[in-house]
Amino acid sequence: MPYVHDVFNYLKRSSPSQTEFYQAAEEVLESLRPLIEKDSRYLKHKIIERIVEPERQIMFRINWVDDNGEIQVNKGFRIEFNSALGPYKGGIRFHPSVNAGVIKFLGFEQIFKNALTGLQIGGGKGGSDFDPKGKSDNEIMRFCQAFMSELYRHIGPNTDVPAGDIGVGAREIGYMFGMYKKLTNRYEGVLTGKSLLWGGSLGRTQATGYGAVYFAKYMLEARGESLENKRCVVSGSGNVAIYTIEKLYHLNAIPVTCSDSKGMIYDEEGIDLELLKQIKEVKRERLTQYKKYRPNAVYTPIEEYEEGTNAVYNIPCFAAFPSATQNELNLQDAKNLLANGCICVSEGANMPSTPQAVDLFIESKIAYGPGKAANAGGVATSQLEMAQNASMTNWSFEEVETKLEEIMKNIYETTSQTATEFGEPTNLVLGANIAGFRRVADAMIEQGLV
Ligand SMILES: NC(=O)C1=CN([C@@H]2O[C@H](COP(=O)(O)OP(=O)(O)OC[C@H]3O[C@@H](n4cnc5c(N)ncnc54)[C@H](O)[C@@H]3O)[C@@H](O)[C@H]2O)C=CC1
Ligand SMILES: O=C(O)CCC(=O)C(=O)O
Repeated sequence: MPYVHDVFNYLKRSSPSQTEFYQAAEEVLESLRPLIEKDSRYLKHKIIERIVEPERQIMFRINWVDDNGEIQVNKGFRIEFNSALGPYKGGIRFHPSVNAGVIKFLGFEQIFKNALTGLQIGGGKGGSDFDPKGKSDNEIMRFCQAFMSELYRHIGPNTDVPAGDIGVGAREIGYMFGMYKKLTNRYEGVLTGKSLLWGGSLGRTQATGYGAVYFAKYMLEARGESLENKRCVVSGSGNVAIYTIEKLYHLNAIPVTCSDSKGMIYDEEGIDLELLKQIKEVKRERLTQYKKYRPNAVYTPIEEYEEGTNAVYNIPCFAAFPSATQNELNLQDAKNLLANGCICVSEGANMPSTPQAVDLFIESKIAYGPGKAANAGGVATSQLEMAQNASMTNWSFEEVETKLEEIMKNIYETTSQTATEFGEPTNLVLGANIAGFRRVADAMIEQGLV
C-alpha cells in the first residue's frame, strides 16, 4: 500500500537520524495495512499521520554539580505522545545512550502497550543521557532534583504520570518525588513506582517481570505446553530480569542465565536469585561478583562472545526472556535459539529483537510475545498504583497480583483473537499492533480533531 510507505518516508525526512523510532514505526505501520484496507475511517481522519506525531515534545537542559564541585550538563526529554485514552503514562530512562530518537521509539511503543492493557492511560516516555553508573548517592540525588526542577511544570496526576525504566528505580523516584512536592506544595500521585512507605503499590516492583512470565504461560497453554521443569534463558539483571527469574521459579521453571552490559552468567543449576538480588539491588555491583559465591557458574565477558552474537541466546533453552535493552537479540541470536530448541520468546524489554529476528520468530510460528504485549504488566500495575492513590486505599499483594495476571491473560487473548481475525493466528505482532492501534484510533476519532 503506497500510503503507508509515504507516511514512513515523511517520518524519515521530518525527523532525521531517529533510527530506533523508524524501526518501531515501520513495524506498526506495516502491521496496519490489512486494517486500513478494511476500514476507510482511519484514512479519512488521517489517523496514521496523526498517531506518529507526538502531541508534545519537551527537551531541556539539566545543570547539576558533581562530588568534585564541577558543574555537569545533561539533556532531558519528555515526550507526551498520545492522550486519547488517558493521562500520558510511561517511564523515565537514565542511560548514556538516550537521545530524542530513543525516547520517541519508547513513547511510540508505549501508546499501543498502554492501549492493550484496557486501562485509561495514554502514552509518554522521558529520560536523560545522564549515566548513573559509578555515581555516588548524593550525585544521584542532585541529578534527580535538577531533572525534576524542570519536569515538574509539565506533569501532574491527571496530566502526565512518569515512572521508572532503565537506570531509574525506587531510589530515583523518591528523589524526584521529593523535589516535585517541594516545588508544587502538592502530595499527589504524580509518579508511580513509589516506595511502599509513601504511596507505592505492592507488586509494582515485580510486575513487569511477573507479567512477561504470565504472558509466556498463556501463549504456551494455548499450545498445550507449560514452563514446568523447563530451562529458560533471561538477559539483563535489573528490575525486569530479576522478577522474571523469580516468577519462573514460582512456576517451577529453571532460569539459567542473566547478564549485564559487560558479560553474562550461566548457572546450570539455576540462577541463585537471592544472591543476584543482593548483588544488583542491594550492593549495586557488577555480575562478576556472582561467580565469587557460585564457583560452578560460568561468567563470560562480552569480549568472549562469538562475534555478532549475544551469548545468552547460545544457551540451549525451552523459552527465552530478553529483559535488558533494545536490539539485544539479532538474526543470528534468533537462529541460535531456534537451532537449540527454543519454542517461546516473551519480551520483558522494549524492542529487544531486531526486525530480522522478529521476522524469523513469526515465520517459524514459535510462541513469540512482542514487548508491547508481554511487558505491559509494569505499566498496568502503575495504573493500579494510580487508582489506589486516587482513592486513598492500599490493596494487598495478592489483590494486585490477581489483577496483574488477569490483565496479562486479557492481553494475550486480545492479541491472539485479533491475529486470528486478520488471518495469521500465531502472529502476535500483527495482533498487538492492530488491537492497540484500533483502541487509540477509535478514541481519537470520537474525540474530534484536537
Ligand atoms: N521497569 C519496568 O517496569 C519496565 C521496563 N521495561 C524495559 O525492560 C528493560 C529493562 O529495564 P529495567 O529492568 O527496568 O532496567 P534496569 O536499569 O533495572 O536494568 C537494566 C538491565 O539491562 C542491562 N543492560 C543495559 N544495557 C545493556 C546492554 N547494552 N547489554 C546488556 N545488558 C544491558 C543492565 O546491565 C541491567 O541489568 C528495558 O528495555 C525497559 O525499557 C519495559 C516495561 C516496564
Ligand atoms: O510504569 C510505567 O508507567 C511505565 C513503564 C514503562 O516505562 C514501560 O512500560 O516501558
